[in-house]
Amino acid sequence: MDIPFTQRFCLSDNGFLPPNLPLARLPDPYYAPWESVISRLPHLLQTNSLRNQVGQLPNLSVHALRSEPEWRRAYLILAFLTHAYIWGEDKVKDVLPPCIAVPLLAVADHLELPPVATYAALNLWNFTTVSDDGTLSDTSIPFDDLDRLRALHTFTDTESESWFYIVSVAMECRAGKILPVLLKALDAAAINDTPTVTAALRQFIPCIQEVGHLLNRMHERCDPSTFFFQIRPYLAGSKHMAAQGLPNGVFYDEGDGRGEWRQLRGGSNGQSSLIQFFDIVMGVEHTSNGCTHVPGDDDKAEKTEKSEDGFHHEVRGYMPGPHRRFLENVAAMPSLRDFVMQAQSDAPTDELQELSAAFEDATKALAAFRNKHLAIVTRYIIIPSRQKAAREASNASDAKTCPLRGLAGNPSKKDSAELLTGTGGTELLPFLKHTRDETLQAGVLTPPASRDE
Ligand code: HEM
Repeated sequence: MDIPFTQRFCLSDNGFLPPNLPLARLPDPYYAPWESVISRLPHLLQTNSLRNQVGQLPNLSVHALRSEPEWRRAYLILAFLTHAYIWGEDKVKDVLPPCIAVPLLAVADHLELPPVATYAALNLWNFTTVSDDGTLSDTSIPFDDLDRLRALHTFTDTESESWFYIVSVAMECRAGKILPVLLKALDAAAINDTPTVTAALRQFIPCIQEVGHLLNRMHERCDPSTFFFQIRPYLAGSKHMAAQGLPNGVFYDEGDGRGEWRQLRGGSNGQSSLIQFFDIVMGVEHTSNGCTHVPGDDDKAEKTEKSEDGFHHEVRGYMPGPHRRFLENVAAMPSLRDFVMQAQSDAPTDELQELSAAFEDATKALAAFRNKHLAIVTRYIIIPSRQKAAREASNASDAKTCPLRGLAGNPSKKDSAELLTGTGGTELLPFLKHTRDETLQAGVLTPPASRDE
């Protein structure tokens, strides 16, 4: 696999991150009004004046965006403003005004992304580096030096939020080094070069362990309560959000009577191309659609659907176009699992045994990464959501003495179960356990015994 192959899909030495630091400001003064609002975003949100400021924005067009980094920065700004506008004050807003909707639709179209805050806006293109003396944008600092990364923008101006975004940046960068190794392994598999495939799998294991170590560092500076109660509400999308006041999604008002209702997932690390790349190379198949089910309707909860309808397939639509096409290209090649299974049918040799052992260990390492992620989700979502449900239940029982509050106050079983969904509306723990088990399943190399035997 040659270097231009990865460049064609906008990959860099940093993997799915850009080769250089994302722009911290749009250079053309024409965009000063956008820069002015985004630079004050947390303050405007704290003072409930963001919608008022957006109301004063001129209708700017995208004609003055010149380079890809500029398009990305424009997307980041408008995606942040969109979520701030929708969720930023007590009452949710279901109409996005033309001054945001029109340019956002144009930049999203250019980048082949949906017009919402995706992982690309929040993480991939939203960071800078800080040197020891406090200088920003120090280009000598590698993007996996977590202690010297900062998010360019947050909703809350909290360290927790910045850390939440940049942990992913460091992980993407650290794993970027293994991308060419795995691509070479796919090439090697095509010409039956078993030692190269085995060596690549052996290299993959410490890499995914290091990435898991970075993921575990989430606990250092991202506080679970701050994440759950302050940050996460801003990341919510407009899909499955009827209970939160968006029964039809959000209307993107394009002015002059034009516009469209849209229902889109919120921003999620699940939109990272990296883990999907590992799955594709390893031949891990995901079948779960992770959909929210109506509590009590357990048949639907158990039901899994074909991967084309599933979560992993759907979120590819939330990745930048070139990254999505990269995954599609890699998925069109036989996976390393296909190669290992094929090799199983040959006479066993030491070389083949080493290959199988390396493959099994690699899938176990990927499953171990998913276990770490499960622990994170439990700490950052499941536990705080249960605390919230318990608090609401106790408020509701207090309210029984008050006939008026009692009418609306009792959180139903449905309400508390819905708290345990992802930002994109996925039913969390069963879904994440399923993805972990599917990873382990890929490492089971014995063909299923025939029924006749
Ligand atoms: C506080 C930190 C984190 C929380 C609370 C969290 C939460 C979640 C949630 C709720 C989902 C379900 C899908 C959805 O609703 O969109 C999910 C999926 C996922 N997350 Fe995270 N996440 C965190 C950090 C990360 C990081 C840093 C990564 C690495 C890039 C990551 C990778 C994934 C992946 C790949 C999925 C898809 C499921 C899978 O393939 O196993 N997450 N996460």
